[in-house]
Amino acid sequence: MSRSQALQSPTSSVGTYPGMGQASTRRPRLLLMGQRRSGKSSISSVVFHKMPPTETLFLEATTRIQKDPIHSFMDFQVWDFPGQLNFLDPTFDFDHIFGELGALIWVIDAQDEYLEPLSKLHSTILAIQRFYPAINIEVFVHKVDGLSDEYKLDTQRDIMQRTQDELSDNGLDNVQVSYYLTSIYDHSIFEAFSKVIQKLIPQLGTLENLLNILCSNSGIEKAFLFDVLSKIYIATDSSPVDMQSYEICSDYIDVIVDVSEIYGYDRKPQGQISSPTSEAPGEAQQEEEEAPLEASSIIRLQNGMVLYLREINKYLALICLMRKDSIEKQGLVDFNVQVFQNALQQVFEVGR
Ligand SMILES: Nc1nc2c(ncn2[C@@H]2O[C@H](COP(=O)(O)OP(=O)(O)OP(=O)(O)O)[C@@H](O)[C@H]2O)c(=O)[nH]1
Repeated sequence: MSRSQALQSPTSSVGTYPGMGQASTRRPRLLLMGQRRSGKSSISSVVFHKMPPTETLFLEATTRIQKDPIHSFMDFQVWDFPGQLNFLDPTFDFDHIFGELGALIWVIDAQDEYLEPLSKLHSTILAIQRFYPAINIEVFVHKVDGLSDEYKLDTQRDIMQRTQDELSDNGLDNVQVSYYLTSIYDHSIFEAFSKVIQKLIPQLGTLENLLNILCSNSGIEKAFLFDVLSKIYIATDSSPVDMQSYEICSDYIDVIVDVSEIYGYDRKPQGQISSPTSEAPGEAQQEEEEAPLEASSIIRLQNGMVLYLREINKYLALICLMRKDSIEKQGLVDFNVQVFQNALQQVFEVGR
């Protein structure tokens, strides 16, 4: 069984939020563009199809636009463009490519000569800005593994400066372009995608507020709402994200998925999220039979911290990092997480 299939089984048969399904009808589009061999198909395969990074060495060149529908907490599409394609050619249907709200992800190979790809990025921004100003422009300065920290930052700074100069020369000072240092060999590509996707979630502010409230009322130091399949986090509380916390939470998902693959069992699909409080024992038993509880797990780390995971629905998991004295009041944490889960459901129902 493939990893992605397995993800769907043990942790997944709890119902999705109806509102999330509705949001999916908009299907934002992520366009992966950049020079040949810059790593576009590798990024898409590693993030969305769980391909081990070393296997990307055997990927063949993309010859046609690859349209990849991603079904998750929010359905979206990833379009992988062949590097040699000149989509600025007037014969291309510009509206078909850029007409849908989403993000343009421009991948630049930091280990290669980048002036030409950069000038193509500039022409693309100039071409789309006038007609599609709502598209987020995201630049991945990619393949930064193996480069020294100093070189990475210099490259990013140079790319930013050149782009800013070009936009200013063309009177586009206000265009927002975001830059990320990425590699498929570490968590940076997931972190970058998390930020790209978050910008496309209309309810992001509310999700962050809910996570802030959860953290402050439960002694949680950091909380992430993860999309389990891709390991992208769709929201976090407003304390700063440090890479180490993100990595450990992301690795925790792998552990849970691996354990679930071995010891998990198929659960009946569930329309509603179950209530944790049942009064009579008979009632509790009946409820358990009808509606299985969400998966949860706690790991105590050697450094005195605790990792707490709770499955939120078919696609999402909440992962929290807290000190061990906070988990001594586990009943309180469980209760607050349940309240958070119910609030999340309401947020997406309102979105509908
Ligand atoms: N070192 C390193 N190599 C990478 C990284 N990402 C991709 N590669 C390698 O770059 C090469 C090209 O990757 P592809 O994903 O095929 O590139 P592409 O942009 O889709 O290429 P076209 O289909 O020709 O447009 C492969 O050998 C990958 O293993 C990375 O983060 N670091």
